[in-house]
Amino acid sequence: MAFEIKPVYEDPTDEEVEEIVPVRETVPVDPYEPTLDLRDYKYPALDLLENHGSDKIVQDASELEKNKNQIIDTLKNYDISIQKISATVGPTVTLYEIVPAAGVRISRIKNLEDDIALSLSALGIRIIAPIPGRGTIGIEVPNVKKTIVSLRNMLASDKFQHSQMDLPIAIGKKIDNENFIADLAKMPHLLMAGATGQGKSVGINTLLVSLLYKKHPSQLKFVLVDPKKVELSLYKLIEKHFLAKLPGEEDAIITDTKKVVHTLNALCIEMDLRYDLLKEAGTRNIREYNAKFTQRRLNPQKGHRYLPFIVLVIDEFADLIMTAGKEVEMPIARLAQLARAVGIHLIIATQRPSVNIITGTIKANFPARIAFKVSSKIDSRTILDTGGAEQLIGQGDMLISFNGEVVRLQCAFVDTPEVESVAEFIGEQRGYPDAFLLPEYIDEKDMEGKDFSLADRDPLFEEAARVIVQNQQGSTSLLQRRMKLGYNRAGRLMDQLEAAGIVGPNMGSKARDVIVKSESDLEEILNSML
Ligand SMILES: Nc1ncnc2c1ncn2[C@@H]1O[C@H](COP(=O)(O)OP(=O)(O)OP(=O)(O)O)[C@@H](O)[C@H]1O
Repeated sequence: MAFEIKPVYEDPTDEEVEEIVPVRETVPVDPYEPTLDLRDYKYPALDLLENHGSDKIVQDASELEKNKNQIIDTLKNYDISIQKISATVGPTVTLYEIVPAAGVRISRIKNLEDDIALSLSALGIRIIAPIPGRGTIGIEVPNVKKTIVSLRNMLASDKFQHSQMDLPIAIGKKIDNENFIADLAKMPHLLMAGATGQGKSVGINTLLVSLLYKKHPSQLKFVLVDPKKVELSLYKLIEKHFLAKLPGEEDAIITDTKKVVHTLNALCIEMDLRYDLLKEAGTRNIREYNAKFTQRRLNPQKGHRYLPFIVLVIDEFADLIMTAGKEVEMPIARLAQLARAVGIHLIIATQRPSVNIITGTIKANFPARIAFKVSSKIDSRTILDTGGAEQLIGQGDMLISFNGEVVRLQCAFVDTPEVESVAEFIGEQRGYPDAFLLPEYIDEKDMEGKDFSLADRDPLFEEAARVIVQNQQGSTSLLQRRMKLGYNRAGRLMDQLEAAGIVGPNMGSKARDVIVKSESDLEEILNSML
């Protein structure tokens, strides 16, 4: 019997190589830094923004005294005596907080709310009975002299500057002058409504500019929908830094309804792709995923990539839903329900907050809502589930319903020329070669009847065939991942591959058999199809 003599050293077997790889991975490597894509990028400086006078609140002692007395007298007429009344002067309104005398029940005041409001109507007030968590009554009275809350000052605040939030938005100031800064990523989507001219467009700019001050172009992309074709056009300047668009599109800012439907579906595809990536990486959300990616624990060769946040902004939702109905409602609802974990967030605004626009489906999926002044109590209820927004005084005075609380805020103000300077400052810097490209979406209707005719094959047919044969794996999700396709298109490609005899029939949850075994066989088949 011949003995095999092993050499002292031999090349490692494949299994051994597998084992060696983790050892190599422990050698320290620099973490991946997404901002190095545009390493010279400079964040906009605060001096691009205006101070708009001062953020100092104007207090008029005689006005305070007069209002206090009028409130006390009015309540006396309803036999309500007061133990204490104090005033907090906010930028737009002053809150008079009343502690009723012992024995006066809040419910009584609540019942008289409308009458009291009517008696004080000259003051244009809003009554809060009781102030949540305090057991006191609040009466808000507009200030004769209002103070503008400049976005610049809010962005300069420590709270914003040192914020660790993923997507910090400086929305405005509360009555006690505290800055209200929230994390859009936690909201996780925002619905905004208000009659025309009450501050919605300024509000949208406030949110967008806040994010531009905090985020690097590699970390955030906006999808902007502006059917009115005016409000968001300024942001065109930052297309190659911060905007996302459909492949092959000229304009990054979407104004056409059909394109909106495509874009929403493309975002759904991006969401599904991101879910696949998260699953493969064994992570639960974008934060964990990006952390793992930056630690270089995810292989870009396998389709892994750093995921920027995507914020979809729709300025004027009404016309869209009226013309496209379910075609826009459904993808929006789907995104609102699912997209949070993968870093896609929505901001939707409308001038017409009626129930046929803000449908039950939309509302149920947007827990955070902002109302600027609206024209009726019904509109206020449609947005906030409570009245009050009809009593606001305009010019950025707003109510935000968030985390189960309704808070009155004065929206931070940023004027169009300021937005322009910020956009110019960013736009003049080196950007990416193109906008961030969303996955391609092909309308099923456009493809109808073409499915099985080889002459009308999908343009990606050959590429899909090669992916399947190279991997010897007849799986639709492989096509989705490798080719950045949506489920529907990948499924249709798979049917076409079946019709061409490249893969076997659908086997439910199992991958299809791959009939063509080698790339050379495949090339022959493809050539014969020409
Ligand atoms: N936060 C704010 N602080 C001070 N003034 C404001 C604020 N927001 C809006 N205004 C004033 O109100 C005007 C109208 O605001 P804006 O253009 O945002 O309204 P809008 O609701 O978007 O109107 P439309 O729906 O017609 O576009 C602004 O030009 C500005 O003078």
